[in-house]
Amino acid sequence: MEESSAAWASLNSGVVLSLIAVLCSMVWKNLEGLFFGRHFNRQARRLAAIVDPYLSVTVAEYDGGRMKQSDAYKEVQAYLQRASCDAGGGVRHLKAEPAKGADALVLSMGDNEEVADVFRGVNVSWLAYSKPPPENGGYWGGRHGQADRRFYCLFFLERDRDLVLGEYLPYVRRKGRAVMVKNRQRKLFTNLSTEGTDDNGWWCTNLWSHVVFEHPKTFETLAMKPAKKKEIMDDLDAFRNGKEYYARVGKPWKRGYLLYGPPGTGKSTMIAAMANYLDYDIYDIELTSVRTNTDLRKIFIETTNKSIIVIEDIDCSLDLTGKRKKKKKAKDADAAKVGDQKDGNQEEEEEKDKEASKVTLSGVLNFIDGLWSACGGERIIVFTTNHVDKLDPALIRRGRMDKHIEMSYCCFEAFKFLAKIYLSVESHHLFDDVESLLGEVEITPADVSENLTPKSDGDNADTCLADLVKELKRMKAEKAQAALAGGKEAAAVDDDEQEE
Ligand SMILES: Nc1ncnc2c1ncn2[C@@H]1O[C@H](COP(=O)(O)OP(=O)(O)OP(=O)(O)O)[C@@H](O)[C@H]1O
Ligand SMILES: [Mg+2]
Repeated sequence: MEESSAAWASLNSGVVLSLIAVLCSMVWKNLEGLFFGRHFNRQARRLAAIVDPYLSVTVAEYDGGRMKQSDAYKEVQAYLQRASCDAGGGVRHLKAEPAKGADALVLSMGDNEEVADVFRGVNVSWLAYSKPPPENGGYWGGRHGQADRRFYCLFFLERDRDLVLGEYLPYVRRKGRAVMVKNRQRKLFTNLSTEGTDDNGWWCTNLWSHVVFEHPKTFETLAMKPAKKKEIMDDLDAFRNGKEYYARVGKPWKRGYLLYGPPGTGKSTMIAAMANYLDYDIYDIELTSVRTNTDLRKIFIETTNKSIIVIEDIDCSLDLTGKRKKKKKAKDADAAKVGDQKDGNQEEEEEKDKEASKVTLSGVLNFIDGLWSACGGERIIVFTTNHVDKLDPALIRRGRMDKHIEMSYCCFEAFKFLAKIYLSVESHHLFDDVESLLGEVEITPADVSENLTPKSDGDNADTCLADLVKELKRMKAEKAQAALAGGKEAAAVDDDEQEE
């Protein structure tokens, strides 16, 4: 962005003239309304055009009834970051946000600041301003409460209209997007709503709270069968590059993954690896703290593109609703027996019940593939569960959960992978023992990793592998003992039945 002080001075005076002209035109308009006909309004416009040769384009943060921050606004904001920091840009008050890197800050222009820009020799000027929310202004009275409405206004000469509208504005959006990608810090969101300031320092109700996402797990350090890992990575690649495909077949650009398997088999770890691979944000939904289906929809709308929306332990989250109802029924039955007397505790519990989640299966189904789910696009939805058999088939059918991935106990291939990562060994005389024991007992990658982690300075590959073999033998003995006890119990039951 070049800077020209002469152009800047002329633009400044131009903006002042614009304001005068707007005032003139308002006076004219009122006069016209009171005394004259339409003809005079046209004259007033002509006069205003002579006094003020500047046109303007306003980019609003939220447009009309839109619930999401407008992309154009974010792109203009990002584009203007650099201009705002230029010494000659004329911006005196800047806003700062944390950026990539420990000490870095992203600076942008504050409210009521103006910045000049030059595009192919054409001078333009941007003004940042805000307006208070309307008194009873629909959506503004709701989600955003008292938040001001923010705008960027672009001023340019009428003779530059075609260049500015046809080329400069698309250029600003493109550049803005590039800046956003460069400054982007990946985030891990949780649906803990907070009153406070948003990313830009404005007061509002945030439906999501976030921290910077910095998980070290990648596919390079995730132990699983290589063929299965490649299949998942290929699937993610196809999704990431599938914009045109999804548009062509008329499907929303989203994909559902169901990760299932026992605890410690790497489901959460897989999500972190996916996010790192795709460079996406993660929205981790705690379903039990979402009160209603409508709230679920609202928090969905607030998610951004290029994100993974996660509901962990989906069976437990939905069961809670069921249990709550069951418990209440049982309690009501008890109350009926003792004469329907409500004590303080009961009232308190009923109050808690009211506050508890009322999200239903149909609410979740709608969330995954209802009409609202198509808003935005480029989103991956991941459910995890330890009990796939407990899930309602409707929830996990293809189309909702497109890819089902079983995360299983540690196989020999996964073990070798972990040994290489943790101990830097690719072969060892204890490998044979480990292989045969892994065929007999079920151990999670989490437990294998723990055994392969050196605990003291004296620990090395030999001691860690010996520890693992010892652990596997202990598990094998325990299994044999359990089988024996099970056998004896079954025999005892048989005897009892025969005696009867
Ligand atoms: N396949 C794997 N490769 C590498 N490390 C793994 C793998 N599986 C688990 N781990 C390690 O084990 C630990 C626990 O894994 P994780 O939390 O992903 O399990 P989970 O399947 O999500 O368990 P839960 O069902 O209890 O949530 C992690 O610290 C991770 O480093
Ligand atoms: Mg987990």
